[in-house]
Amino acid sequence: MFGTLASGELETARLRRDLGFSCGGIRMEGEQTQKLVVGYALTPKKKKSFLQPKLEVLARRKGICFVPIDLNRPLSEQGPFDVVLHKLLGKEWQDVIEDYQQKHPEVTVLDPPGAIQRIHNRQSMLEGLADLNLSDCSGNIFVPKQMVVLKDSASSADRAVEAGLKFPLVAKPLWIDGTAKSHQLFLAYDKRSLAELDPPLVLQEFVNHGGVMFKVFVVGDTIKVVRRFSLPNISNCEKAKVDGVFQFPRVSSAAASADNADLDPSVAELPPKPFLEALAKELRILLGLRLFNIDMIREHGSKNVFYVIDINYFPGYAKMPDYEQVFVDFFHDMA
Ligand SMILES: Nc1ncnc2c1ncn2[C@@H]1O[C@H](COP(=O)(O)OP(=O)(O)OP(=O)(O)O)[C@@H](O)[C@H]1O
Ligand SMILES: O=P(O)(O)O[C@H]1[C@H](O)[C@H](O)[C@H](OP(=O)(O)O)[C@@H](OP(=O)(O)O)[C@@H]1O
Ligand SMILES: [Mg+2]
Ligand SMILES: [Mg+2]
Repeated sequence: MFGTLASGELETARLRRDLGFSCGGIRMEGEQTQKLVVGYALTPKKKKSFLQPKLEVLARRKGICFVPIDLNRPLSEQGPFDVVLHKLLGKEWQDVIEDYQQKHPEVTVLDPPGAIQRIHNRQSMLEGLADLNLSDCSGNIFVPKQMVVLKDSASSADRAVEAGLKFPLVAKPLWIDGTAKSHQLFLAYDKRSLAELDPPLVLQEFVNHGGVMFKVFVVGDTIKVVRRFSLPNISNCEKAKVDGVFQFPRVSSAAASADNADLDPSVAELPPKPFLEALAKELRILLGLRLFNIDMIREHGSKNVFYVIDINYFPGYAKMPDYEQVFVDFFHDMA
């Protein structure tokens, strides 16, 4: 199927390849025989941010090809694929990928739709984390106390107090659906202000953490940590004085990198690597996912008390150092 081309035909082959005749077409000099075909179903924005040229070129050298899935054709009529990489929303796609998974057990679906669904709900996302067996590690992992409000925010105020939640609380949409709305977060300083919020919500205790958070990117067995700016501590004085509910922006987005900031070491010190590796391993098993990141904060004033506040499926990996090589190695190990 493949031929090693004389230099004269190289331009033609390169054009064929650039026009998408790759993956089963001509092998370019320096490229290995095709080893793995990765079909992908991503939004245009995600495809642009994740499937950058450097990743495709490095992958192709290892015989790994990325092939776009045509959403207007039956998935089973496409391929054959070794891996299907996907991040699309909506019940229709979920049905397609679940049906495909049943009919093609030989194909690695990254990641199983049921596992993704679990972390698209901010309650089930964090269930089981506090029970993880990390005893022999140099850190302790917790989840902030939280409560789900499905309807009638007004009565939730009494329930929150009865549940022992301490204000201020971070109010987060219960469902994550990829829209900006699922990232609209609020700080509620007093119980009366909860009536202004729109359920379904999760109310999560705010944990002081010095204004820096850690994003732990997980790609299979590989982890990489970055620091991001976060919400500042809330003093007792502020708690006593401030009332109401306040929406806040996406304070820890990629633009909020704190990796090169001059920070208090007790706040900025990364969680111990063995601890993170053990946590990532336990979470891979608990969640059944291979592509996710973990948002962690260190309890202010502690050395190794950490809280997991959020877990994201197939996050913005292009912000992870050396992501191209990490993914080439990840896929190469599957071949
Ligand atoms: N319980 C908490 N205590 C202190 N700060 C918090 C807490 N929950 C969230 N935050 C702050 O709000 C930010 C966003 O929270 P979270 O990550 O849960 O929202 P998100 O919409 O899922 O964000 P993304 O998916 O973009 O990471 C966190 O990075 C942190 O700065
Ligand atoms: O800074 P990160 O990589 O965490 O930003 C992610 C974010 O955590 C969520 O995973 C977003 O996905 P949704 O939760 O589905 O909105 C990612 O958006 P995406 O368009 O890249 O999938 C952010 O990159
Ligand atoms: Mg987050
Ligand atoms: Mg999130």
